[in-house]
Amino acid sequence: MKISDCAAILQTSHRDQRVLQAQDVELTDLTQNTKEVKPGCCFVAIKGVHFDGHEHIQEVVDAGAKLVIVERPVEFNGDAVVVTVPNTYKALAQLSTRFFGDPSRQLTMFGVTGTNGKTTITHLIDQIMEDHGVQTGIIGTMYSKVGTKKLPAVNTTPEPLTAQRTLSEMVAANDQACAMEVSSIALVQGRAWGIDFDTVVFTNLTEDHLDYHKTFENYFDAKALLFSQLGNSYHVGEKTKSAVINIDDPHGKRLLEKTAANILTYGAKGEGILQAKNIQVTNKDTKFDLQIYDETYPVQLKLMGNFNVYNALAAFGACYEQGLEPAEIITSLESVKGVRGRFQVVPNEKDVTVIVDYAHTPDGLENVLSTINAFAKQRVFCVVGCGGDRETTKRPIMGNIAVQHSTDAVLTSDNPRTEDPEKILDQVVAELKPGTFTRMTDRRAAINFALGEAKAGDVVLIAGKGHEDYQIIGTVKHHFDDVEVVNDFYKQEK
Ligand SMILES: CC(=O)N[C@H]1[C@@H](OP(=O)(O)OP(=O)(O)OC[C@H]2O[C@@H](n3ccc(=O)[nH]c3=O)[C@H](O)[C@@H]2O)O[C@H](CO)[C@@H](O)[C@@H]1O[C@H](C)C(=O)N[C@@H](C)C(=O)N[C@H](CCC(=O)O)C(=O)O
Ligand SMILES: Nc1ncnc2c1ncn2[C@@H]1O[C@H](COP(=O)(O)OP(=O)(O)OP(=O)(O)O)[C@@H](O)[C@H]1O
Ligand SMILES: N[C@H](CCC[C@H](N)C(=O)O)C(=O)O
Ligand SMILES: [Mg+2]
Repeated sequence: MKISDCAAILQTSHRDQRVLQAQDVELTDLTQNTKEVKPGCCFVAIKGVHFDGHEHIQEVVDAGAKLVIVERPVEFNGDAVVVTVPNTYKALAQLSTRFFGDPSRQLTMFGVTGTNGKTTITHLIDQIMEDHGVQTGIIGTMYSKVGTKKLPAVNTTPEPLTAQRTLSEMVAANDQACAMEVSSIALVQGRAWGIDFDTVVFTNLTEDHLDYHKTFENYFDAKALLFSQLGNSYHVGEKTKSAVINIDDPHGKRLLEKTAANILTYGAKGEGILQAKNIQVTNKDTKFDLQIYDETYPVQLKLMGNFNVYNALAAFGACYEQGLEPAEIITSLESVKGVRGRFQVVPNEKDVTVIVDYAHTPDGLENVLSTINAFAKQRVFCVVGCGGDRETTKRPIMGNIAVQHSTDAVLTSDNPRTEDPEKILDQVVAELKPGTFTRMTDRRAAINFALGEAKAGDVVLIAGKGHEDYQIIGTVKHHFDDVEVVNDFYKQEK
């Protein structure tokens, strides 16, 4: 890609004399990170919360950047070409998309949004597509899967450059499809700009991230962007676009009018083109009848919980929209054993049902506990906390849910980050009566306490951190893995 190509993409060539007069060199790379500038590259200045690329232009020009994209005037000495745009984040998305050869257009792109279920659904889609012979990549909370390699993830949805680079690596690794989690924060920031989704999925909308979005309406508007930005499917020769929407969620209903694409609605309350009926949740499996238009199929999932019926419907709907046969999709769904850190049962010799789960929102926690209560015959321990530097309103709500839906709530720390763990816990227990819960700030001690108290036949839910293998205290990431802590406890007991 040359300087003139970039200018054309950003539509500045016809008015920017500096671009017209510059030597039109081939750019070696594209980056928004001052630490990754290579001689001959294009640098895009992004203003973040902690760092502003505009304040480091001299540094990047000295390091050899030949084209610099900014959104406000900058001064420096050197011969780099400067292009000013209204929004450098958008420019980054536009340039990355072209720089990496528009990879999303070469993949069947699934985008999944909603408060809960995204990671689960992307993994279900991956399994179904792979079983169908379609090699599929994943972008999401736990990692990016490219070919057979798993790469670490910083965000659930990466910024545009990483997203496009990862998608291009998928194309190079012969992936034919990609299942991508698209968070609300990413949608607001424009991290998904430049990605041409084919089928998008809405799971649900409940309380989370209100620290970021401020109001629930803003949070809904953010999720709605995935649907309103989905291209329509009216053009000859183009793939059909579709939206798979949970109609049981009132916000799903509101989304119906936000998209120009085809819609497949799903639900378990009597509405939807795709429906689950006669749901039976046990402590081993989940059975239901899946109805699509006027055909009905029996389904037996190894995944537990009513909420996983919704996740299965969402994944079914997405793959159905891509032309897969119902019976084939169901065979794959039935084979899925589970997703790491999502209702993950940790085996032990004490006959205690220990479950590690990523429920970190009020709705997630309530769903997991009601699934447990449907089969639990004795005490249910719930070890849970709330993350620091994240929304505070959910804290007392989660404290209440833990106490109301378990027999023994053990309230502890999640990732305190830069907040004081005691202050977070003060908020979690703010509305609780003394004596109705145990408070133990140290997460390992809290887990050990619950496991020590639990007798054969009891259930211990350890919620909030799921697959995470770290605990962030201050700005330091310490190794911490709920499953490992459980295994350590039982090893020491022997
Ligand atoms: C609030 C927020 O969205 N923050 C994101 C933002 O960070 P930031 O604004 O602090 O960035 P910054 O450090 O100021 O850097 C700004 C720019 O300068 C560049 N830079 C930075 C340092 C340097 O030395 N040189 C340099 O050039 C950076 O590459 C960046 O382009 O940009 C970063 C890079 O893209 C993100 O990793 C970061 O996510 C942080 C880690 C985060 O915690 N985000 C959460 C709120 C989030 O996005 N969560 C959602 C939802 C999760 C879910 O529900 O699953 C997600 O999608 O992950
Ligand atoms: N459809 C659902 N409805 C409500 N709760 C769910 C649903 N699916 C999963 N959960 C609960 O939410 C937790 C997180 O699930 P999952 O990781 O699939 O969601 P996510 O949307 O990817 O979350 P994140 O926003 O953190 O990436 C699970 O461990 C489970 O407790
Ligand atoms: N994607 C979510 C995950 C929260 C997980 C929980 N363990 C926490 O740290 O609060 C976030 O970053 O807000
Ligand atoms: Mg996720």
